[in-house]
Amino acid sequence: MKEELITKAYEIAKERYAAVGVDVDKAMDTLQNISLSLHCWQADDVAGFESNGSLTGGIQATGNYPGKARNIDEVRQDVLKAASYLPGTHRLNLHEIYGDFQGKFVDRDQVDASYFESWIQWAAENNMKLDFNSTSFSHPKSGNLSLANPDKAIRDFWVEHTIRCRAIAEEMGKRQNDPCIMNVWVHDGSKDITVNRMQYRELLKDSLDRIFATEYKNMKDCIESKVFGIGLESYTVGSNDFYIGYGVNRQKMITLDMGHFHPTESVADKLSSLLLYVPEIMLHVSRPVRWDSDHVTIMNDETLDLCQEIVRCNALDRVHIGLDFFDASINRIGAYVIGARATQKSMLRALLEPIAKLREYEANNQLFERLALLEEAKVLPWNAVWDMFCLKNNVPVGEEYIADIEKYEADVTSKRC
Ligand SMILES: C[C@H](O)[C@H](O)[C@@H](O)C(=O)CO
Ligand SMILES: [Mn+2]
Repeated sequence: MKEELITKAYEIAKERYAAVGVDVDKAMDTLQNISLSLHCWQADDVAGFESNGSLTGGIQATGNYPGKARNIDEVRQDVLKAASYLPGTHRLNLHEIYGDFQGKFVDRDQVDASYFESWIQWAAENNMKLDFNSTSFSHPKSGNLSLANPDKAIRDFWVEHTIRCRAIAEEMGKRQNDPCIMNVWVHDGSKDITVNRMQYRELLKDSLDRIFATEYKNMKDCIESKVFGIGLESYTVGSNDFYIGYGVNRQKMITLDMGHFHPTESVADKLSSLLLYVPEIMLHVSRPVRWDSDHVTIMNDETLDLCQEIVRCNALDRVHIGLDFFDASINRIGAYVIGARATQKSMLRALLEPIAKLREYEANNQLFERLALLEEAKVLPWNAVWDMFCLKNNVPVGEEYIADIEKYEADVTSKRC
């Protein structure tokens, strides 16, 4: 019966969209091939498996909701559980501190691909491809400066770490027969006024050049800027200008994190400019609330605008969509599912936009008509297409997953102490 209703609503939606020149089946086929890169760190509040030290580097996971994953098996179990509620096939984005260290302390300048062998196998078994991140935070040598540290020994330590991470990403990419995207984000900055802005940026540039000296075939680099970290409010070495300059000059992928810009800046607006100058873009889809708070992504204007711009720029093959939020105040599997499905819904809405008609109006200077259709497009029955997409993919339709996640909490995560 439910299936019948979903099908009926879908058929009506199909006709309605056809009237404005949109092919819903084509939109669903396109969405089927868009993989999100799920961030492993939502499962355990960015703790990782290295030590029990606290989270540093100007980032914070706030909240104390019970049941977070405590070890590699639990992270894997929770990620698979979350992925089971998502239509399509998705990737997993690992941070270096999530290596399979088997209880041994492996310092960051000693890590190698052997500590990720079980991840590579697990990912293949579960039809997930891997992405990767070096980790410069939550370590005794993190301090306020890592790759931009004037102390050569500390700087060399982090250069070595990041070089090793690239080799790990290369191995992941080779084994999965698809490039592993490796993100470099460092927290480097200053709490108070610095009189050495230039010096730190020169050092960061030099460190990056050393790190990227080796050319690889199976991994791709991306570099992520930020406005400021907590405790590092006055200056960020890796600012947006710094990384755009570096990325354009060295043809590296730029990572745009939605929480890493001034609150009134539009991240969506940046895509069309950057795509003219860098080969590809990585997104960290997030929801900043007043600051880079990493709230769970929802289908708000920012997420919709971003997805619309990817589609309007015809850049689905050049923009990679990663998630980056870590809310420790609600059920963590639920957080994954809400954020990932919100991103997919936004992408579907973008794919269903009557873009040909809108562009025709714009070309003819029919500006009332353009604005009217933009408004009316907001209430076209995209949700009927989404329900059909979920049904086809054999994942819960609508709010059905809520009870299921509650059950997983009762049976599994609530038993973790
Ligand atoms: C844990 C990640 O590296 C981190 O979220 C980074 O991508 C970031 O956005 C820091 O604010
Ligand atoms: Mn990020």
